[in-house]
Amino acid sequence: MEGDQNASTADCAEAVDIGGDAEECLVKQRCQEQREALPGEPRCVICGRYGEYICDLTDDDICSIECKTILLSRHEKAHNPAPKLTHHVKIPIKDECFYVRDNDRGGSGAVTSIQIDSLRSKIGLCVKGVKGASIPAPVLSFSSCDLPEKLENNLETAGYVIPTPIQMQAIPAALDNRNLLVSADTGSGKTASFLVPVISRCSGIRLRCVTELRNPLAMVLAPTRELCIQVEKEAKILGKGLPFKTALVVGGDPLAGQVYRIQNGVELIVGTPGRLIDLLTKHDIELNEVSVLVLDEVDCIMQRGFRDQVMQIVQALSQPQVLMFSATVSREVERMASSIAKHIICISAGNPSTPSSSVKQVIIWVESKKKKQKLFEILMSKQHFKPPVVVFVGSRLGADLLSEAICTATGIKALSIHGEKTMKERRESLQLFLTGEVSILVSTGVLGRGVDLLKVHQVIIFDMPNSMEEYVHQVGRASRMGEEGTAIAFVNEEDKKLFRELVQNLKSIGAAIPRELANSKYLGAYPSSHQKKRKFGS
Ligand SMILES: Nc1ncnc2c1ncn2[C@@H]1O[C@H](COP(=O)(O)OP(=O)(O)OP(=O)(O)O)[C@@H](O)[C@H]1O
Repeated sequence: MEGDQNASTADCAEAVDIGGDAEECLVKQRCQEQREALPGEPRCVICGRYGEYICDLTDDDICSIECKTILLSRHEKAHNPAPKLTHHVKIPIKDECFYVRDNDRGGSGAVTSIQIDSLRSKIGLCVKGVKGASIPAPVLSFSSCDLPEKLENNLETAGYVIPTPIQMQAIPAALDNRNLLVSADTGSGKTASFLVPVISRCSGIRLRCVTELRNPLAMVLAPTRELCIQVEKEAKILGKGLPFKTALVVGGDPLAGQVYRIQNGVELIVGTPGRLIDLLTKHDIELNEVSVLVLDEVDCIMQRGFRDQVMQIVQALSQPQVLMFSATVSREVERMASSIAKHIICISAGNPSTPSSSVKQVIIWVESKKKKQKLFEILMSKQHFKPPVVVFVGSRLGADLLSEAICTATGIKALSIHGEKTMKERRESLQLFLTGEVSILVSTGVLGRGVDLLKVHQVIIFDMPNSMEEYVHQVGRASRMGEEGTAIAFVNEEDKKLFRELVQNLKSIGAAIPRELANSKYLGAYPSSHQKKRKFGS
């Protein structure tokens, strides 16, 4: 038995190791650390970056340990399809971690906690839990999670071949019924990190116990209608063929239809906090069976304006499992999270709270009066305009006026989207943009967070948002799953509050800093947001 365990742990270590210990400290761990390939240079077969290394097993060019892990996992799947797991293997080691290997055949897949830690650090994961309590180990494949077969098939059909790093850790931890606070880069697959366990749990309950009365079992709260629509759509795709129905509860759509749908039996409600409160106060919806609550974009949803509504909803539930996600999680958010749920496991992957390293940030110093002209110049330039483009502005009126001005001045089709438009208009604008009929969408913050605009590789931040957190999310719209994108941001003295953090971020990635920004007298004047959030008395 001991021997078997050693053999399997060695296999596991091999799956994420490039060429031995001495070399390992020099090799790039994450694919985002690798530079782009120059013309004629080898390219990584997984991500297309510079293929600095060769995978010893497959002879393919790869850029980093992260991509080698993915390559080996695919290779193993292709050459040695794994039988479906029927149970997890618990290892009698002191911190009670357990690890499920992709090709576990029932009993020999044990690895030590040191190896689990090493695996975590190799895929860029950081976990923190209550001292002494175990944290489920990451998995390298969806098939290791003991998911319903239909869910696994749906994941495959959706093109989810292997889990992203955050999914590797968050899914098994959520399936283990733990409260989570998860932070991971924009576009890194956080949505499936909560939908997979939610669908697995809900359909499992329904399959075990068939009832006529189907009260909601799970709830996802998100700050914008667009994000709720997207999450519900993805939930439907991943839950297809399972006893898993969803209801969308957002403003702008008739309340009666939403109530009717819930009363007819659903497993998941996805909604914005305000509309949900509206619905719950006017109608008798049974929430006793809700056992999972997801707070997507938790930092935003816990801000003033939303916080009281969220707390009201939390109090209406009977101590559900709470799963909280965002690309930007500060200490303050950690504190607020612990007021909602106990024994939270904090998981982070990549470099959350910083703009996606896949997006090239171009900061242009432009006085407010000249911003429009500058924008038109970019849009008229074949070299610089890369449609479809989202232009972020600070006000609803600004969005309407700017979209009209773009059409008039450049002849390029542009529409606006913001919270004052009807739901029908918002849906239509987004649809026209996503189908390519309109190349430019001028948006307020409604599209700033969470929205998965797959074809968008360029955003223009016409008005800088109020915080670096929102900036991180807006930049993130230009890249999904590590694809390259560009974010052009117009900056001037009106944005002085952000100067310090912006410059820190630009320096850390070696990006160009406009002279006016680098020499600004305001650079030291405003503390960065985490400095502002120091404890009293410190
Ligand atoms: N395992 C996977 N394999 C392939 N594609 C995936 C996988 N997981 C997620 N995706 C796709 O990656 C894209 C980004 O995922 P998602 O929208 O969940 O990112 P996110 O982390 O929530 O980003 P944001 O912070 O911007 O909201 C989506 O198009 C999604 O379908």
